[in-house]
Amino acid sequence: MNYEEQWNRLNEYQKAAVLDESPACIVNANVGSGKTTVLIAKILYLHMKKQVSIRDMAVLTFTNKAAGEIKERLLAIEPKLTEEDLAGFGTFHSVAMNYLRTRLDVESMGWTKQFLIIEPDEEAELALRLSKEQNWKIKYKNRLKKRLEQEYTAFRQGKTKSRYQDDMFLLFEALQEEKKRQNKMSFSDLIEVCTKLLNREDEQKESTCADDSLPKNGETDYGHRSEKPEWIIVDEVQDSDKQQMEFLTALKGEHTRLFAVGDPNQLIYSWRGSVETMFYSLKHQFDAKELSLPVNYRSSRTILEAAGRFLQYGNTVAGSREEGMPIKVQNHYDAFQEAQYLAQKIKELHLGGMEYGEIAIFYRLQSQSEILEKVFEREGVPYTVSLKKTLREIPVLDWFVKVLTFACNQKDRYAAEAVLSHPFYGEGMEKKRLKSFLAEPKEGEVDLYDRMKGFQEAFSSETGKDGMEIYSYFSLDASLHPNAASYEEDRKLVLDLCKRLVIYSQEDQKSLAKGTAQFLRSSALYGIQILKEEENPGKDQVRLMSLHASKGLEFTVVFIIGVNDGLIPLTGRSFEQEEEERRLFFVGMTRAREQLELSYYTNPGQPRVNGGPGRYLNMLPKHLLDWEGSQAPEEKMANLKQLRKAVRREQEKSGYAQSKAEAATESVAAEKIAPAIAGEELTVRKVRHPKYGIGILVDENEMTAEVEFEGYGRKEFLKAFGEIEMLQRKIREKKCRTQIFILWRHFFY
Ligand SMILES: Nc1ncnc2c1ncn2[C@@H]1O[C@H](COP(=O)(O)OP(=O)(O)OP(=O)(O)O)[C@@H](O)[C@H]1O
Repeated sequence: MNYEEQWNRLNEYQKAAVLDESPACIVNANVGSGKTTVLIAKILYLHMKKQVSIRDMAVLTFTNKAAGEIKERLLAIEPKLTEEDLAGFGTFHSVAMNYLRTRLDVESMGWTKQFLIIEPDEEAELALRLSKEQNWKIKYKNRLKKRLEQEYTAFRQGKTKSRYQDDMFLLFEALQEEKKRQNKMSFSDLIEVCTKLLNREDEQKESTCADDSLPKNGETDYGHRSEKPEWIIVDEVQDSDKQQMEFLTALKGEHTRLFAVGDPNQLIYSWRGSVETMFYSLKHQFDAKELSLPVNYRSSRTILEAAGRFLQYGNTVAGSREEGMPIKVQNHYDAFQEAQYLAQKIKELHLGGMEYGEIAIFYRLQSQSEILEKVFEREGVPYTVSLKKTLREIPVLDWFVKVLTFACNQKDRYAAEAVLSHPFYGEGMEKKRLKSFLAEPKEGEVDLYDRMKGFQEAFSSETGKDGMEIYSYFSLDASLHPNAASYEEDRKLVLDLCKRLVIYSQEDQKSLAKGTAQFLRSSALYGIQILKEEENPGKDQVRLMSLHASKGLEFTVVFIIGVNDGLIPLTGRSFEQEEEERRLFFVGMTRAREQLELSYYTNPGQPRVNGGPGRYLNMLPKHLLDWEGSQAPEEKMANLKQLRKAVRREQEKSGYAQSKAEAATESVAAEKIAPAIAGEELTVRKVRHPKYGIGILVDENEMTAEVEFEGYGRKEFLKAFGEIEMLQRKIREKKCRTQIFILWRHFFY
């Protein structure tokens, strides 16, 4: 669709939003009312009609996917746009990273422009090491990653003691220093440092005006230049957090215009720090004009009316489409029976002419996809799981990324330690030997170490051919142990990554050495999509995804499974979490265009999940439902007020105060680990798998078993398929250190 066609399709509200040029404007939009549509039309309008250069726009999105979509649309109209032109288009993190790498004086803050990104897991690992080295008292180490995220704001605000009265704040300081030493930035550092530098530039500019002897035209006394964008355009503003708001404030120059779109009813990321009032704070902070987009273009009237029950003020969303089919509510004995039912139902839909790609299944927990995957595979239903896996979730790639990390940054001694002491891959050096070796590394003693050190030089001018040269350079065959059962799979994974490195370097016309460093930075930021769909691009497949991942998407048919109390909604630890569960369900329902089917289990077979229809099903207007061919039960809760009352009652009854729940989790972990530490007898259930060998059962329910295999990580199996054989025996800690280590890891990481 070209620009004119796109413009003609817009309704009056949408056109008003596109044309608005107030210094700050915030669009309060209903679900499916055309936020993305308006955003893209606005960028095109500014660029094509108002001649605003693409380089003068900062377009901040919540996900990389959204940024990618916008860029694609722009490139379709203007194929000559380069990556540099579009550097201001991306998530808050990627735009901040770009500013730091290209425009700002990051050196004055202790990093160099070649900094790498440290992912949250890696940062938590580093923090754990530092606290051990310093003998600091840190409580709840198994939640360290979360604590680093949650308590950082208090630390930044100058509080002197952590909420648990331990050494957490000493750790923050040391961690910051160590990250600088290793030249790494966390996601939150990217935003924070960028905000600080932008603010500092503003202060310098102000003093420049007062003092003629200082540099002019936005040039700092370090000789760096940073211009403020002419326009800042923000998507999904309801999910921004405080740090991002500070970044926006710093990025906005005196003459910058701000245009933000959002829907307070779709706030589903408050666990990451966004707060319910952010939408309105932004409006007040920038004295923004408020516009609205009221009409939903996506869903049938039936779906909208039902979803309306979950809106904050019980409003209805105005629709533009016909009434549509009733919402089907279906029960299943358990998840296995449900998967078989879905496979049949989807096949029928497909036979009736529906493309698989028009069908989606949403669930609350990622683990729910395993059963569906297995059954769909057996039944021949093509599917893809939208799952963003980071490299670190695959043991061999986690190890190999550390090899590359040290090869690109020799200040990262922890990476070297992890590479050389890995129990399965590489040299497998003992602690003592490792310590003395790293204290004074001698050339020729450890081949892998020498190779890592020599990597930059060896590949300083080559872009590579097919990845094999990297594989051979590190002699990876020896490191992956050709006799191991995992060898074939590991080799393929590593070789694929090597190939990606080569393609990445070639595309960017960089040497492999430079390309690899850049790749490590961007893979941390964007996550390497090891998606099944990548293996079959463009193939017609059913989409399986979590409710969170469904945000911003739309499908003709949507199944939301497991609408049981304890799953949807997940049992909340606080009233706010329950509210977020409600919004999440609303987001899921409103992805459907024509058909929506909700299902629950009568026998969920999972702890803390109640059998029978969840309370959300009881909130749906009866006249809109086709309740499994029969009558729906009496509507128990017809509105939000009643739902909230029920939630409060339940929380009071179960005493589910946040601190209590957390304390309970800690003590369960502590109790379970205590016998292992004391060397007492403990029961370890072992399992045998034909491919992965012997593993330890870490969790199970009636249908599935989760097993940890050394060298392979965790896998989940459907018991009904008989892939694993349960073994059981008692072990003593002394006799079986490996298993204890795995258990230990299970509880603490
Ligand atoms: N004026 C319009 N006329 C017809 N269809 C429209 C119009 N505006 C948007 N649409 C269609 O409505 C659907 C929803 O639009 P869009 O995805 O832009 O909404 P959104 O507000 O971003 O959705 P969400 O709230 O889920 O994030 C899309 O299929 C889009 O093509």
